Amino acid sequence: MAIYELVMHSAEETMEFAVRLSEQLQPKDVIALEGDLGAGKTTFTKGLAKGLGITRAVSSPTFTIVKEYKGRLPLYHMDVYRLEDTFEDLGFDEYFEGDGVTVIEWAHLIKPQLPDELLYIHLYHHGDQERKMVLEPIGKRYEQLCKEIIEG
Ligand SMILES: Nc1ncnc2c1ncn2[C@@H]1O[C@H](COP(=O)(O)OP(=O)(O)OP(=O)(O)O)[C@@H](O)[C@H]1O
Repeated sequence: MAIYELVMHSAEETMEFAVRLSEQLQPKDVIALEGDLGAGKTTFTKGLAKGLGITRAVSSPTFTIVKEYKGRLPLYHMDVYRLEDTFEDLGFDEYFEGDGVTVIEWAHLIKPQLPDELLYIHLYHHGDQERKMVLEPIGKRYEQLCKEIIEG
């Protein structure tokens, strides 16, 4: 199983990478975003939104768990950090199996509810302006997706 490690040298580079990824995304794709505070999860999601042609400003869905944006494909942006009961079934499947792309921040908190196949993206602080990005594709679809983006 391939794992890819990349260095993003600036917030712009992280955004641009997300734009490039967004161009390959299809309905029902699921991305689990992990990273400490300030690691760049929101920056990355803004890039995805931009690439999906979403013009509304994207902010973390702190009080709503899920925010939905309309674009070339809908984007379902979830932040499950403040879920009180992470085992409660809030109907996440409807998003995962819907017409759009799902991005989940703090996804490990709802691990039992995640789909079997998805793309994990971990962001790590790596100096002031740098972030280490680790891509871990689970399943053939996501392995292929990473190959296309990284190896061209
Ligand atoms: N290489 C980089 N990639 C992404 N962001 C970077 C990078 N270098 C610096 N930054 C800055 O780090 C900050 C990342 O903040 P962001 O809100 O995206 O993080 P977050 O993971 O969503 O944090 P939180 O969990 O607190 O919402 C931004 O101010 C961004 O400009």
